[in-house]
Amino acid sequence: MRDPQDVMMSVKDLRMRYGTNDVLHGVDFTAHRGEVICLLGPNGAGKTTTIEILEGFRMRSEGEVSVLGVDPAHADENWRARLGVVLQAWRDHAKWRVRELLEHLGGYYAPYSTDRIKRPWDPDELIAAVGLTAHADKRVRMLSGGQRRRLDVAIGIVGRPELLFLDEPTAGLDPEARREFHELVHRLTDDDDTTILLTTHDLDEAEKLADRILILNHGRIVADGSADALSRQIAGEAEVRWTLDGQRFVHSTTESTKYVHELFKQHGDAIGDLEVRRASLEDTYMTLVRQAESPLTEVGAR
Ligand SMILES: Nc1ncnc2c1ncn2[C@@H]1O[C@H](COP(=O)(O)OP(=O)(O)OP(=O)(O)O)[C@@H](O)[C@H]1O
Repeated sequence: MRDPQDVMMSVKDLRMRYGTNDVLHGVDFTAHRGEVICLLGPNGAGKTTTIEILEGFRMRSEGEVSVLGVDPAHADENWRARLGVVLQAWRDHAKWRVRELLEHLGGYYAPYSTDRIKRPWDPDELIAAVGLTAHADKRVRMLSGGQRRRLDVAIGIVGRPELLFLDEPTAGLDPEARREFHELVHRLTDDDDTTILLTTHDLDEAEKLADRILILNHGRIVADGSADALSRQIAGEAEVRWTLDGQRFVHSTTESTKYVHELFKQHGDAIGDLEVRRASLEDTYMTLVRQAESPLTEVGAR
């Protein structure tokens, strides 16, 4: 079961500078076991840089980072075996066949199997989980872009990671593959309590998957909360729409439940087509990113 005390990752005042270019300006966040966190932000905001530092692929300039209780800058193989990584684009392993490759890579994880976590994932089960059964004997270079992306995900989870990093995992996937991927994410968190940090530009996906959303803009976290909490923070008002005697009505209110209750008390069954609309994550995202663009406002910025 998820234990909110179980901190899987903690980042304090993380800063990154490339040459003279500061790209992370003091990023703070914590992730707990079994949480799915979506890292959103415009191109160049610093998402990949942040993830690469957490994965131990990039040295930070300043700040404290702990991933599975270890500083990634000084981590060992045992630590790495507990992580799963899906980068933006793998272009290797072209000559391997899908099942062979997963069997081969899975072999590296076998020594890290524990009583609680049996490593690696059975290749055929894994291939089925990512929807590649029909392509299991194909060479990697023969896969389509979307099939290759599914394989990337399989490679990322073959060692049954406790913590999984996914950088734009659904880029290039068709709607069906995308939905299957979402089911896989739910399966990983429900069955294995996997903690997941993923980046995406698909706000609908973030809303579906994330327990928590972090919005990074110009190297700063400008929002941290559930999709619901963020939309409440930004747009306190909801829009109530209904029809009465063939006429359409719209009313904006901060107390939609109370308002709807009053409507029914007054008009009962005569109310039709009732709809309550909160700000979408897209509205929230655009508002937060634009607010952070303006030097005069600091809403949500830390
Ligand atoms: N190796 C590097 N050397 C110098 N600058 C870099 C390097 N990698 C990234 N940057 C710069 O750091 C900033 C953040 O880049 P990063 O790739 O982390 O953004 P991102 O949020 O992942 O963007 P995207 O959504 O486009 O993938 C950008 O201004 C980028 O040009």
